[in-house]
Amino acid sequence: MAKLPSLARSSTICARCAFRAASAPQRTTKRWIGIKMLGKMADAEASWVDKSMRIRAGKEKSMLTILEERQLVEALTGKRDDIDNMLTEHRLGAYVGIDPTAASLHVGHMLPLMSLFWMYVHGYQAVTLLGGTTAKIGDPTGRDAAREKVHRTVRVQNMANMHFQLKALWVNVEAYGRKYGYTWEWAWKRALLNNTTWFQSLTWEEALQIIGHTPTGPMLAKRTVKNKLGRGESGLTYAELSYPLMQAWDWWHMYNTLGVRMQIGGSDQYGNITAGIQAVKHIAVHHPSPETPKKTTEPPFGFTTPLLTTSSGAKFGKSAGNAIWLDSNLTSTFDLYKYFLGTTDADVDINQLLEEHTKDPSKRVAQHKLAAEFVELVHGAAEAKRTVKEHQALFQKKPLQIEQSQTQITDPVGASVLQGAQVNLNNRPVAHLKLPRSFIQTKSIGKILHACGLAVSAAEGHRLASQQSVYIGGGADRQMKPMSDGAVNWNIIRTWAPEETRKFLVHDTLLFLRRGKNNIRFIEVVDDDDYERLGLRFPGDGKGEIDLTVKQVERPPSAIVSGTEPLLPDPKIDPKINFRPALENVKRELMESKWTPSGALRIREEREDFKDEDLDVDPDDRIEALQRNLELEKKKEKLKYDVKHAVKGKFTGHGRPREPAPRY
Ligand SMILES: N[C@@H](Cc1ccc(O)cc1)C(=O)O
Repeated sequence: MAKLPSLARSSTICARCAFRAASAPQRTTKRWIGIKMLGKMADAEASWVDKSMRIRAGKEKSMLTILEERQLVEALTGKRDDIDNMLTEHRLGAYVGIDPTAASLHVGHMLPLMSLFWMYVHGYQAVTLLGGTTAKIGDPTGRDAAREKVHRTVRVQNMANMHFQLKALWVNVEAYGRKYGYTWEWAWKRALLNNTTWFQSLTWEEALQIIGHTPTGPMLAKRTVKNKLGRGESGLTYAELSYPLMQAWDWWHMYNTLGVRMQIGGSDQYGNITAGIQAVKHIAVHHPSPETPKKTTEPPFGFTTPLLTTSSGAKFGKSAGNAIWLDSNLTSTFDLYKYFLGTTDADVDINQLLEEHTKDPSKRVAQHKLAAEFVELVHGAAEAKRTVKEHQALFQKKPLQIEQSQTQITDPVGASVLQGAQVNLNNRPVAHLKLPRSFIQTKSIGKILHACGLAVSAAEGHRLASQQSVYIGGGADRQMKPMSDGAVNWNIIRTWAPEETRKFLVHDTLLFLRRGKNNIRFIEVVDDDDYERLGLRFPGDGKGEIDLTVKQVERPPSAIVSGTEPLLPDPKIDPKINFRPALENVKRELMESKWTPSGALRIREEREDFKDEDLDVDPDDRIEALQRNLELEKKKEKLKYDVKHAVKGKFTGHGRPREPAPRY
């Protein structure tokens, strides 16, 4: 029976967490599988067999048919019927990878993501993968010009932005699914991973050993590669040539540890996906991993989704310069709604809805529905309701009656949050703001928390720090150093001196702070003169009351638009930029870089990815659950022992076994 997950904190480890935890290879971490778990696994297996029988009997649509009906499938990597069968027979894992090369996802990303979401609500295991490492190289597919170098501070922000966007999407997908009767079942699993977790400890030697033997023929045959080869200086770089292999490594890693057999990508990803299939098959045969128990030996496969175009057929997207962003600071929810209203009738494919729609096409019922649903998925139900009303007020002359929802947070520093509203991934206040350098460098952490709107006063800020309930973006392993541009990491803030806060500045200009799960701030540190010149204010600046309804920063800094900053600031161009710390940062990073000859994948770091705040369980609950598993395991062992001895009649007259009983 399908059961809704309880919203209250459950004391059992949830399936999603188990999925995440299981993604760490099991070399150092032994996971206990209790009887209860085995029972659940058997139930899940049985319900899948049931489902596949219903599909075969024509009582239910197959997954591939559902995706095809929604026009999400463009090119399959194999024969349609084979893929249809594999999807019907197995509750397999699928993934969509996204490189955080811009500050926000755009509607183009939604096609592969929607395919994945549909699979998830039909019981498959779904992974969204953020390419923290692959983004540093940049996928050359379809690009004639080399990618511009992106400044590290931009990269780290892009990654953090997308991380939270994907988190929000997942939360909304669950709510949306529930609305339509897809009730969560134990075997549905989802994860948000970052490929930095496995790339950061991978040595070149190991990579070449494992993946370097993959034949290069198909990769060299790719159109972009052919176009660029032999173009001398402006030709293909070695890193670009290796990109498909990096993508393939991701797949191999997840195939091996999670049973991810399927990859879904945008229309330009066909070459990378087929290169991945070839590599995974090759590695599986020639270099089976002895350390990690293989999750699957079945062949990998995938498909691409169609290219999203404007109604006139022009390409949509970042490179085309007309992207529709999912970040409401870049494309307002109203514009997002309007974009979907523009869909042609032919593009709307929901049968029942179309019936209603055709009664009076001028009302564009189907389009309104599509637009509202899309906004709901991206920004949550409350925001969708508000946008629909806004639209009605403007175009249907209905009076605007927006109930100011309890949780709607509109001010830039989140003051309403402080007045008791619960911040969630959909309503969190604008995360980007600026603060003056001298303030960050010399003031206490309590004051900084107040200044960025995470605390009502400096005193509250101090209290939060002393309770250790606020976080700062920092190094992995709780190191007091800036957050890397590869993965989102948080350290606990303590009541420390201002010098300590400074240690977390990315490139001396960027600070990440977080209160609760989702209330985050990306603080750009600007020179005092510039701050003055921009006429900016912040709470606690000693200049009196501030009008909090004036947004401080409208959009994430330069991230999307330019991306042309050099890797190091040029002191000649901007003498104000403090060059030394930047250089020192780079030097330190090089010295501390993780290229250790460690050999195999480093497990501990991978487990870091599943941080407590990402899990839906309290750490204490987790420990409790693990202990319970341990108990169950012990009971199971005892049971086995008793059964064995009972069957073999090895009990002596006094009911005492001859062999010493194991100690429990
Ligand atoms: N190359 C993909 C992103 C990606 C990255 C890593 C992967 O494993 C998969 C996909 C793109 O540019 O769209």
